[in-house]
Amino acid sequence: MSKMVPVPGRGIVPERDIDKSPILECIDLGIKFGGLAAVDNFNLTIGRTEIAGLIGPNGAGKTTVFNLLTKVYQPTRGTILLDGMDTNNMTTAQVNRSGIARTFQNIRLFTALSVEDNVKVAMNNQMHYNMWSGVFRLPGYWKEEKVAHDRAMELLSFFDMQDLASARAGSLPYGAQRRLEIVRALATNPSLLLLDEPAAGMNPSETADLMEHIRMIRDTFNIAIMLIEHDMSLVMNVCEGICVLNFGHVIAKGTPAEIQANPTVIEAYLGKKKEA
Ligand SMILES: Nc1ncnc2c1ncn2[C@@H]1O[C@H](COP(=O)(O)OP(=O)(O)OP(=O)(O)O)[C@@H](O)[C@H]1O
Repeated sequence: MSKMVPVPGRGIVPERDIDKSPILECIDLGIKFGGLAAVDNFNLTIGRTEIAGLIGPNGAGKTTVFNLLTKVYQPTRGTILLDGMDTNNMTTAQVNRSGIARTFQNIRLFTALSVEDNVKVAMNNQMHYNMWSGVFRLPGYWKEEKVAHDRAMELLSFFDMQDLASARAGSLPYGAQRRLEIVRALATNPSLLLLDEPAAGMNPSETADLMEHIRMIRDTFNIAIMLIEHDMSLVMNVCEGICVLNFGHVIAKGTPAEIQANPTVIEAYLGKKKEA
């Protein structure tokens, strides 16, 4: 794990990313639902190949941050810079094409489609054949199909899932469906991968395997990963920088060791001790 180093005015990033511009900068980001500030004054910088964690008690605003980054919600205030580019007027699809992919807390696969087709659907934004090539199955179509098939198999093999390519996605065991969601997100060629509770519902050996894969994804694809997770062993083991939210506010940022020793974080999770 690379040492985290401070960047003036930007927080901390891994030392190996110090000379590269950050992949993500959130500046004074906020959103209100009615009177409730679900996220307020959110500032965060993520290094180009950082594995970052976003944690906090239930209802703290973590998924709302992901929804802001992916433009499911438009922020009430603040700025999101993706690779230095302001995403202010972008749609979810545009943000995805610009480099952000995500998985969801509740799995959202096309359960009736095959495993391979789930991955290929995600590659759609990279297909170039025109409608007529598709309708009449012209050579251009078959060429792109072959490229898509090869790429899908390559991505599936990353999780050792190539033999499941023709299985119906809905028939896979739960852990495999979660892995397929990650493969599908990778198929869009992201530079920032957002994982919302990737270990939810996994058994300990699946979680350990996932930890390895999260590091492998970063090393193989050279991308940044930001994850929301309640499993603290996963967070503390794989994340380099951690941001803690409580009631929509950032209450701490730091390395796993700093976060674990931070009294404000401990209080947010365990509740304030009553005075004797
Ligand atoms: N579309 C919405 N309309 C109104 N309130 C919302 C909406 N989305 C989220 N909220 C509220 O914003 C707050 C933050 O919710 P969010 O789902 O982001 O929390 P979370 O940290 O992801 O929680 P959990 O760990 O339980 O998933 C909550 O009070 C929630 O009720």
